[in-house]
Formats: sequence, structure tokens, C-alpha cells
Amino acid sequence: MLNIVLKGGDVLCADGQVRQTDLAISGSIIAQVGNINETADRIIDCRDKLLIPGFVNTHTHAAMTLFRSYADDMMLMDWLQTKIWPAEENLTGEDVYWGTQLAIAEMLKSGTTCFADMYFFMPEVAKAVAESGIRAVLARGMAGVAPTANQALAESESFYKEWNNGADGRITIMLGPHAPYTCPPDYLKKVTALAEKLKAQIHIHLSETAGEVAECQKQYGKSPIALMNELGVLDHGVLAAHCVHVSSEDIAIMKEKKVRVAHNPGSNMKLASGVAPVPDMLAAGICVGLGTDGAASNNNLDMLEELRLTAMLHKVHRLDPLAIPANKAVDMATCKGAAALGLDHVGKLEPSYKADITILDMKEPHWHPRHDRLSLLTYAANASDVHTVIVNGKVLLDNHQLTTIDQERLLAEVDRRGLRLVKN
Ligand SMILES: CSC[C@H]1O[C@@H](n2cnc3c(O)ncnc32)[C@H](O)[C@@H]1O
Ligand SMILES: [Zn+2]
Repeated sequence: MLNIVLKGGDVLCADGQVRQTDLAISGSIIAQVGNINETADRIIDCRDKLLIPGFVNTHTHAAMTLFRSYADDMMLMDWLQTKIWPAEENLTGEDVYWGTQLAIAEMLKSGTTCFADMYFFMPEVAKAVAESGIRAVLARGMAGVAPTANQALAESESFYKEWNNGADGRITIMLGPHAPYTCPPDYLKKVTALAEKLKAQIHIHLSETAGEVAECQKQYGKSPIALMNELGVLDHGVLAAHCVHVSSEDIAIMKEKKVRVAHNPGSNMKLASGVAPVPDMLAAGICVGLGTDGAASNNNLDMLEELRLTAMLHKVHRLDPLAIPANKAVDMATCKGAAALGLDHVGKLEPSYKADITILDMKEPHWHPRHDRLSLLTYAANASDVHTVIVNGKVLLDNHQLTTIDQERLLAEVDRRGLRLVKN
């Protein structure tokens, strides 16, 4: 007996083609794509709807939703040092739980089924993920500075042991050294040793600003990518956020070490960090997924916006309309994102893949006429088109309504907590 049949939708199939067909879910898995006559517990009419693999947000700091609209229009280092880091000192575990639930609500409502997070109070983040039903790759953010440097390593180890492969396999744990400018070489060697011991992968910010790269050159005589390579960080499976200021030598190292990149165009634009050479990374065969970064530097967690920015930004930057075509950008927002997080059997609508599916309503005027559905998804769609979202075979957004989160209670909690955090 099948659990859910999605009937008669336009399905983005694994070969990149959109076909009108049915899709069946059994447990947490896609059982069949094609004409289905079997009965099921639930049949969802998907005519006039587009079915895509759920978006994979490859880099965020979920609970930073609490700082949305608190500090805008600043450069990264000024923003972190004068506004964000002082405010983060006030965070409690409960704040992070509620801030993460807010992020999850926003992500589900805009079609994201999986996210990679780096933050503090990670057991509370894992609890929010477990309760909501979303999929996530979580890392306890670590900085190699006293007094918390060693505690962060110990917490990362216990977090890995308690939660890796947790919540029915929906949670994967990585190690999260914040960046080369907050984690000195000796500390990164300890992180690398822990990664080796646990067989855990690493999520790190790399080469985000020109200032970071210049400072690294001055201090160590090499780029952040070359320094990470020398320290052995790149030998453990690395998800590198940003990679805006990377040279062709850096790209060659990244390719050789199979570094996967989280491209965050919205955050990079808002913090005036620059434009990552994504077309060059793709041409080199590097796996590049898309991310929002935190809601304090974006200022939302809407992957449809990142999809459109990716398809647009590199065209205008290179003066080349083919720099990143719509179908490539969609692949980066879904399948490549899953690969960037090292997730097998996530990111494609194909039998044996996880049933992580976003269903968009195509009834509004901006979906007509329908010459090319991936063009419409990339250049015309918006989050209010997201109708139903399924993760691991469970319906988490049902006809625009969250099924696992009490939105009214959530909004009351985060409004109160957000204001308290930034009071001087
Ligand atoms: C150690 S937990 C994560 C840490 O990262 C900070 N953060 C948020 N956005 C960015 C960014 O774009 N670059 C670098 N660091 C960032 C966040 O505030 C936490 O302190
Ligand atoms: Zn970040």
C-alpha cells in the first residue's frame, strides 16, 4: 500500500525534463514516478502544479532570524564586531530554539526541505529540527579563542555522538570551525584531528571578503584556501561558505580536494562582499550549491530569491546571458545543494530517493503562458506559490498551512525574544 500519490502534476524529473505524470511515496521514499493506478492513504490532486525536489539551503545560521532588521547596510566585519557578536552574547538556548523554529517555518513556507546550519546551542537546534520534520546538516560553530575554544570542541564531539543520523536519519552533523580569522592554525589542527576521529565533515566560512584574504596573505603568506590545504582541513570533506575572493590557483586546489561550495549571492550583495566566480568554479567541475546565509544579512531565507539572484547576478557581472542559465541554477538550488551537503538519495525526484518534494501552484497570472516551466520557476515564481511541502514522506506544509509548527505561538515568542536580545 502506498502512503501518498501526487496525481497529475508537472514533475521535474531527474533528467532535467518536466513531464506531466504521477509520483508515489512509500514511507520516507519515492516509490514510483509514472502512471500510477494503485490506491493510497492519501491522493493529492497536482494538476496545474509543479513538483520539484525541495530546495536545499546549503548555508545559514537559522536562529539569526532573531536579528532580522536589527543591523543593516554595513560591511561584514563592522557588522559582526559592532552589532552581531555583542547581541549574540545575550542568546540563551531557548532563544536559539525559537529562532530556529522561525527559520524552519519560513523555509518550509518558501519550499526548502533541507538546510545546513552553523550556530550555538546546537542541541536546541536539533530539537527544533526533530520536532518540525525538516532535514538538516548541523554544525556547532567554533572559534579558537579563549575561554570557549576547548569547550566548543568538546561540545562538537558530544553533539556529533548524540545527533549524527538522528531524527529518523534527517539530521547529519558536521564540525563548524567558523573561519580562518577566528580559528588560528593550531586550533584548526585540533578540529582536523577531531574530524579524522569522528569521520565528520567540515563546514567553514572561506574567502568571504577581500579584507579576509589580504589579512591572511599578510599573516601567513598564503590565501585562506591554500592555508586550509596546508593545515589538512581540506582532507576531510569540506563545505566552504562564500568563496567570493578565490584565485584560479585556489580553484585548482578546491577541485583537487573536492571542496563543495555554498554560494550566497543575497548575503554577498547586501554585505558588499563581492561576486563569487561561480561560472569559473562550475567550469572547473566544483560542486556549488546555494544558500541564504543568516536572516540578519539577507534578510530572508527564501531560496527562490537565491535561485533568481544566481541566474541574474552572474549574467550582469560577466555581461554574458549564458553565464548561469535557469536550468543550471535550479540544479544548484536542489540536486547540487544536496551533493554539497554530502547527502545521498536527496535532491532528485526519482525512485529510491528521499521523498523531499516542493509543490508550487501555477494558477497565478505570473505562471502564464507556460513556454518553459524552469524559466517560470527561476524568473517569475515567488514564495507565495509554494503550496505543499513534503519531507521524508511527511506533509509539513499542507495547502499553505504548517502542520508541525504553531505559527501564532511562534510569532509571539520570537517578537518578544528578538526585542530583548538587542536591548542595551
Ligand atoms: C560560530 S557560529 C556562526 C557565526 O557566524 C556569524 N556569521 C553570520 N553571518 C556570517 C558571515 O556572512 N560571515 C561570517 N560569519 C557570519 C554568526 O553571527 C555567528 O557568530
Ligand atoms: Zn555564514
